[in-house]
Amino acid sequence: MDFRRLHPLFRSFSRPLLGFCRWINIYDDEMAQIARPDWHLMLDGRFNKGLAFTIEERQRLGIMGLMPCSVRTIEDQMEAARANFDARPSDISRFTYLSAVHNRHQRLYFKFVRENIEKALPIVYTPTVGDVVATYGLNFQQATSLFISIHDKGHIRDLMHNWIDEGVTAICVTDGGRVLGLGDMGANAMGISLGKMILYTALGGIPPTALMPVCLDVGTNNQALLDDPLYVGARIPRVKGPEYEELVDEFMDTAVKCFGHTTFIHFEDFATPNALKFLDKYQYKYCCFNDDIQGTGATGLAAFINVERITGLKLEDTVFVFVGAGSAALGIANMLMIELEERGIPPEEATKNVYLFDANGLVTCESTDVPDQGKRYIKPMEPIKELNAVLEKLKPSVLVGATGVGGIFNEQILKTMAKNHERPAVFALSNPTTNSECTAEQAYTHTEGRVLFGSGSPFPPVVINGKRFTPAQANNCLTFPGIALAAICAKAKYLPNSVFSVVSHELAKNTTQEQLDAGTLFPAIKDAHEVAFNVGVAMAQYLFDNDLSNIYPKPDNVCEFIKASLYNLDYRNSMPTTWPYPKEPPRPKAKPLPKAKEDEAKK
Ligand SMILES: O=C([O-])CC(=O)C(=O)O
Ligand SMILES: [Mg+2]
Repeated sequence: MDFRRLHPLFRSFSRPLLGFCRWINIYDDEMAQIARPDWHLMLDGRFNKGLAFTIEERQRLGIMGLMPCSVRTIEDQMEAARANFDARPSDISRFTYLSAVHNRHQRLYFKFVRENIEKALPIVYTPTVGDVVATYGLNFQQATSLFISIHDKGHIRDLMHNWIDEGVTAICVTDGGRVLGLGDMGANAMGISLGKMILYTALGGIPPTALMPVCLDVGTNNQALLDDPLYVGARIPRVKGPEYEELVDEFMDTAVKCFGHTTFIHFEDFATPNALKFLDKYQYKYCCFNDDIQGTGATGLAAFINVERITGLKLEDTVFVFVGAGSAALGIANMLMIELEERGIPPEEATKNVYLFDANGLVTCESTDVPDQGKRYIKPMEPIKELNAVLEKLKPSVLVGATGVGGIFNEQILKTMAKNHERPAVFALSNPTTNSECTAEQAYTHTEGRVLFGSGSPFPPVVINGKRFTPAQANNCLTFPGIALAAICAKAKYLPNSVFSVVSHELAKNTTQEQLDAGTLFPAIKDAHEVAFNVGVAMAQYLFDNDLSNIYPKPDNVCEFIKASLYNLDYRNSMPTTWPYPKEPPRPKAKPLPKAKEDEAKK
């Protein structure tokens, strides 16, 4: 029962009632809560302020004495959090510390992550989130997310009704089919849904109460997880075919029935065939988005636009080799096609310089298992199995790695890129760090510092011959928070691909000339919140201008409109009201009647 909703009249009787119950010996814990209905606010991370509750608030809430008498400002609390974070001996323990803060004290958590984003991002997101996913069962403490298992088929609505916040406007859903470069992670994938939604608030400024991370637990084919006694998911082989697809259909249908047809539904880390299939099926039916295809696609195109700004070589004249033919490679290649089409290049011309290289070698007419979305890049040429031989033959100036295979861009590959071009561009997009195709250090070292480099996971700056290089993090975290912000604020109807072109151009524009001159392809992570806001405004403007929004009339000033919706990281002056009606103002006293009239009235 939610005691916040009790009528205040009832609450005012609660203390004498409690005394009476004690006297007749029927006092219990539940009654204690009735007597102090606001006490639980201290236990609810959405409202708790810890030592920042003022003395007046403590008195009002009946929590005086339940904490030491000091009153801290949020800055004092940030200081304490920083000291605690720095004192932890490992990344995973820093993650565990921050999760505890998240559970008990959300506003402080988000302020900490936002204001310390350079050191917090690698903890709440890639690469540490990879370890979090791998050890999810071992470290499980509390679920702040919704698990829907295959056994819940037909009853998803009941589960959604159990969700604590009613105003959900965005959902991040995974089925754990392919998490980062780690493969099938089953129900452990909840770690990635949560990590993405943390960035919705920390970077996108979207209120956390509007967010629902979801894991569709349909079993796993990961034998190590099935054998792990601490695994928390369904111990069955991954369900495929109609049963699986019906579950996803039911999930989509129920989500919009429970939370409204403009609910933004973000697909994350589904295995490539499923990711492609569901995007195709739902893109124009729901307000949905696939981060691995469209978020990574928009990020990749922004990188290419900046490579073009640096080298002067037009994208239409650039040779691209994509290594890996999964969601990321196909998503980026697709965004490149959209860009070239917008520049008036006919489709046959646009695909001419774009090559795919998968686990079986260069994708040619002899290749099998090429997904439909990759078929247009098939080349009528002799198959080549060796990546270096492909680079020698085709001489690409842009090499994109989205394979999940750590170290595949070895010294020879990087040296070939450097031999063929003055400023080769190399992207090692796979996550976490151990799955990265090469490290930043390897990329700069083997190209004499000439490479334009981007990586999915962060790498520290590299110094070669006294020159310092700052590698850019080419991760979809530079796009999805802004995309979500725009879709939610503008109540998008659906998201056609043209939306993501706008996102790419805005992201590219947010990279300064100074950064480009230093060979850095993206804005710095410390500015990621500002970037998310700018991306959100540009995309929302596009949605409003192209009849893709459900908001009428369109706001006069989109920037101010979005600003007004952002989550405030500072404490409010007073506690949220525990009863939905404001306190009535004191009633004015009745004016005394003039004497004569009073006498009249008596008569
Ligand atoms: O989560 C990340 O860091 C980027 C991403 O979507 C993936 O690698 O699947
Ligand atoms: Mg992903």
